Amino acid sequence: MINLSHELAANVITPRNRDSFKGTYGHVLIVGGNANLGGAVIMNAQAAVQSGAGLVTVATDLTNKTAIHARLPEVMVVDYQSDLTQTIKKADVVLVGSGLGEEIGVLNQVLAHIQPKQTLIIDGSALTMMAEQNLSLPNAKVVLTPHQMEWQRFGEVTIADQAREDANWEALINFKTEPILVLKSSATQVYLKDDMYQLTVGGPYQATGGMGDTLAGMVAGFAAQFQPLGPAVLAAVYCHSAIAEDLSKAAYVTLPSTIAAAIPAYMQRLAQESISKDPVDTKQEE
Ligand SMILES: NC(=O)C1=CN([C@@H]2O[C@H](COP(=O)(O)OP(=O)(O)OC[C@H]3O[C@@H](n4cnc5c(N)ncnc54)[C@H](O)[C@@H]3O)[C@@H](O)[C@H]2O)[C@@H](O)CC1
Ligand SMILES: Nc1ncnc2c1ncn2[C@@H]1O[C@H](COP(=O)(O)OP(=O)(O)O)[C@@H](O)[C@H]1O
Ligand SMILES: [Mg+2]
Repeated sequence: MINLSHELAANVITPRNRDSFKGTYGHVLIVGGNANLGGAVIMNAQAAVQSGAGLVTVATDLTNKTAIHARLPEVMVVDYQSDLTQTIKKADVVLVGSGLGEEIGVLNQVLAHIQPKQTLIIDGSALTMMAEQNLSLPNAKVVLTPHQMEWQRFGEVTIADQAREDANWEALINFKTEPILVLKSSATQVYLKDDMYQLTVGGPYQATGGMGDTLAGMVAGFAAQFQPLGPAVLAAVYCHSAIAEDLSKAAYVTLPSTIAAAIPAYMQRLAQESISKDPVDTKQEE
């Protein structure tokens, strides 16, 4: 077990290359938000944009289009019922499931068209539908972001057993494509290759709807611009809760949109640290 540390995130978030453009920082496609749950994709997208993804497209129920554009002019919007296949082709990272409800046809399109070189983050309703329909993971670089109930449904590990690292590894071995697992709770764990990483920042001020949608958007934004994928996911998980912990010094609850708004300043602090630090120091624990 390894603690998710500030150093680990600072090693991922380095200053940007002057000679770069939006294409350098990846194209995120967010697929979710049925007619009642459009807020979920707004929170995904706000987090992905504020994390620095080069381009962000939302494929959603079209009733959400005006609200998304009003909140996030940086984001492109397409109809998930008609424009999904060609939009998936243009993406580096696809995030599916937040607020998707029971739109199984949309989920099936994503699973059928995702390519092995693409990163696929599977969240929320997508995990619940995959469990109900017994769907397999596609051949892609997969990141799963379940909360405890979603992991009980999809990984078939009871919430009580999820405290046991070996029970979660046993469930992960059944998946052929070696997904990264972000198992969210008040003590979030990340399973990556042969290691389990434990989150030690964050707290109950985060217990509000949309907090996971924001995390999923951050994971997508970080995965789009920082390679390799594993450390990018770890850095996103750490920063999401570290920002919340910072905000909680002056706030009883830390709203998802407030966390998202604080991402660029937090990332800039980490990027500045990564230049001022001696390379030997960055390897030491906090
Ligand atoms: N504004 C929005 O549009 C929002 C949309 N949301 C979307 O709504 C869909 C349904 O998600 P829900 O998670 O609400 O519903 P679920 O039915 O998937 O999960 C909630 C159930 O899990 C149980 N549970 C046990 N341990 C838990 C844990 N550690 N964290 C959370 N729940 C735990 C709860 O008691 C509850 O019975 C998802 O697609 C999600 O992305 C939510 O994010 C809320 C906000
Ligand atoms: N008591 C808590 N302490 C720390 N983190 C918490 C706590 N409660 C919730 N969280 C975090 O909030 C997020 C909730 O995710 P999720 O349930 O998927 O939210 P939603 O689907 O509403 O967006 C996770 O990242 C989880 O770790
Ligand atoms: Mg969720």
